[in-house]
Amino acid sequence: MFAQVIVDVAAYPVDRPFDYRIPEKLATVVEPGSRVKVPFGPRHVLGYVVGIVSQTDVPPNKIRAINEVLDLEPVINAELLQLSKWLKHETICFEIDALQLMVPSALRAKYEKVAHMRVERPQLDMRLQAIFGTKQTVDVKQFEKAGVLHLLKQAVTAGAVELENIVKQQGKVKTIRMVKVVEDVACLQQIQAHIPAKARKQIQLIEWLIPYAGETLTPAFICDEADVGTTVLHAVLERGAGEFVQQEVYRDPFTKDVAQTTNLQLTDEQDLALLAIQKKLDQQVGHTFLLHGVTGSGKTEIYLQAIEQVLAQGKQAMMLVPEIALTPQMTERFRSRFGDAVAVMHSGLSTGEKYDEWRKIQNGEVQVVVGARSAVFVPFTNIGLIILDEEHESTYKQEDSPRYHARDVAIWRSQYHQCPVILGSATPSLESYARAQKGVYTLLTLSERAKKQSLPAVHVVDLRAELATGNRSMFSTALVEAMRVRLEKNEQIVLFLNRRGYSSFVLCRDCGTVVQCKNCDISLTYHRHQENLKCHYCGYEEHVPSTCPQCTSEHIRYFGTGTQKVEEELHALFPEARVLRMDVDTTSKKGAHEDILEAFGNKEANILLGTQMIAKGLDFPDITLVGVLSADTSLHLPDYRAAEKTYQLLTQVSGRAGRHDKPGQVVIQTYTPEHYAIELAKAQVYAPFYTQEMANRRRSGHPPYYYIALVQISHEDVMLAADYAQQTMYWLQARLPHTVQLLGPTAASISRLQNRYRYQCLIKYKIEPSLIPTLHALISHYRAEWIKQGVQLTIDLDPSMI
Ligand SMILES: Nc1ncnc2c1ncn2[C@@H]1O[C@H](COP(=O)(O)OP(=O)(O)OP(=O)(O)O)[C@@H](O)[C@H]1O
Ligand SMILES: [Zn+2]
Ligand SMILES: [Zn+2]
Repeated sequence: MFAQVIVDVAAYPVDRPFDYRIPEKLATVVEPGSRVKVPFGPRHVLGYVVGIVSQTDVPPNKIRAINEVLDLEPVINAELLQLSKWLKHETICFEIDALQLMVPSALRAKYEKVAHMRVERPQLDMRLQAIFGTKQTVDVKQFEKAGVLHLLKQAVTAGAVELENIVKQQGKVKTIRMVKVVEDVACLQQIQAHIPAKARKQIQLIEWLIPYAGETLTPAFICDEADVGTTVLHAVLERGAGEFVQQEVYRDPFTKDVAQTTNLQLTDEQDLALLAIQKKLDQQVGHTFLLHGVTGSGKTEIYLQAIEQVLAQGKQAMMLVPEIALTPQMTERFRSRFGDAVAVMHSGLSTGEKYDEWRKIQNGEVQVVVGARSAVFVPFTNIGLIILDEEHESTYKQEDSPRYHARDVAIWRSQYHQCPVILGSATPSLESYARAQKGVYTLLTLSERAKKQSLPAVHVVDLRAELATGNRSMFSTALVEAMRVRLEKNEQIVLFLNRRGYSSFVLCRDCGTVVQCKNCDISLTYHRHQENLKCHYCGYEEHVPSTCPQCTSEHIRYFGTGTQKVEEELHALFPEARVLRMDVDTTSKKGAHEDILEAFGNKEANILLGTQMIAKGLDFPDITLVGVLSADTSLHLPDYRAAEKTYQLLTQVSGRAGRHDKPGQVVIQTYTPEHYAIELAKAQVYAPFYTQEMANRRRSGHPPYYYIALVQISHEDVMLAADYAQQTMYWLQARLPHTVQLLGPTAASISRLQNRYRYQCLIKYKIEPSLIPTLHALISHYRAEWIKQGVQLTIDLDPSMI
């Protein structure tokens, strides 16, 4: 028998299965989905078995055998093997990269280079001898640390030392030492009879152990409860009353206990939505719902009650949330309802914790997973429901290969398992809402907040007018006044600094104008070095104007502020206010998010100042004011989704105010109050925004009317990068039908990254079955030459940022 193995080497020439002979003794162990160690060229690498066949084209004298199987049970099941094939095809990635998504990082290969001594010790250089010590084999890192790599290399050339790559089996299972008491009570009694009377404590311990015959207990428990010391325990075990055993345990990612909660009485709207979902749960069909509920409408309660039914059917449920900022509050709500049936999966966990959560899922010990994007791949085998909360969030799209969208994967799995998917949001993505309009998804609507509270009152402050009155600070008079009132009443304030991505633009502070591309409907990006403005869609560029093209003001300049600067100004304004800052700087430490939110929840601060991280998910009763320092930043991103993202952000962050009993207020500061995204976020209505934005997309030929694919070429040499991008463009032009539009090549929005120049071509198309095959063909046509020339290519179908 032969195993088809995808090896752990991400490169085009090896992106296919290789055949290996399965040695006799492993015949029953190797299965599709097993990890194996195989020889590959001169090395050993890890690989995944993707198939077992009885014949191979590899000649008998060439075929090599599997060295080792790393798992007794396959780590990737049949469904996930099929899913990785689909990902490879749809997202155009290496199969190995797709397979790696299916296992926790602890099970991915780690390689270690070791040096073997091949001669008698005295024949080696003294310094090498010192490092080998008494050992024959030593990690190469030791030589590196000692600064003698050059000596090691000489020894290797001379044949005195041999180097080897070792595949490290990671995924350490945590064990603890336990005591297993013998099963036979008579045996215990016999031991007791033989203990000398003066060893009173030992007799006492045996007495205590008798009711526990056959059980496994922790040493601490025994010593505490039986009131004996460890020496007594050891003595009794020596006499044969039991033995020490190692028992596997899970690392516990939960630091707090949570109180149990029960179902809330649903509102009529919640009830209707839940009924529709329950109907599909009963029918057991793959079906997608879009749950559009205003902020604070109680979407989570619907998720919880739907999951309850899934569990009652004996099935499993997946709850995806966009990022870790959301997870602590969210997991708590889930654990308070489903207790130990819940596993969590997010980037805040250690490798070991992630591995343990994954094993609980693999072993069928939990039925609910709450997790970020990658949790969409958990190895549940009987899925009853998949939920994507905040479905519009761009973090659901992975930016590196495999460039998948969790929504697509969720829907694929729902088809496989014939179960419903719920996409939930207060501000659905245009794509999803359009699908719901067409009837591809079923739309469920919650138009009111759960406790019938009104949505907060929103005030828009025109920063141009503010400037005209001589106020040059980041805080408008209205915002300062609103904050003063909250601080007096000891209510809480959320201040949101809208900073997204790396982009910057040039804005006129008098009239709010941001220079746009003449060809595309997007803002031009400011490049400090050349002092010019560029369009990353079509390549148009111009010099930074010295006066505003609209109003001829000279107050036209680069725009952007950091949270730190805001904090300083805040202290100057309100020296007595306690401020918590939440941004990338203050949250880099593990658990920092959680700590900041907890402190704010405990009212240890009056003001929470932060970036995108604080826009969603917060549910605190005392937040009555939300201030948006500048709505413009995201509005002028060089991105066709800029207006949509701004609308979503403003609506989400506004939704943090007044969720409970106290009414909320929102102050949005902007240089462009007349922009529809801001006006409609102020009005807090979705449908008009959708209509207007769809009209714009149709006019400018952007998604969801067209699909977009992005082909990026990079090289250290700027001319070569441009040349190859041009070549790629010609090649595609010659093969794709005329209905497909090709734009570019242009410099990418980050035109140079890690010393590589990046050029891109944009492909716009309707439905084009030939596109993916053509892109695959492009790769096979050029790959040999590209590898030789050091060209790198990435393809992103449906890029979230261009
Ligand atoms: N039927 C109900 N009766 C009473 N309170 C409810 C009900 N449903 C939800 N709530 C409460 O209303 C508040 C808002 O609910 P939830 O956080 O689920 O809203 P959401 O729709 O997810 O909001 P967002 O999109 O803004 O995060 C919560 O405090 C929740 O406990
Ligand atoms: Zn102007
Ligand atoms: Zn343009």
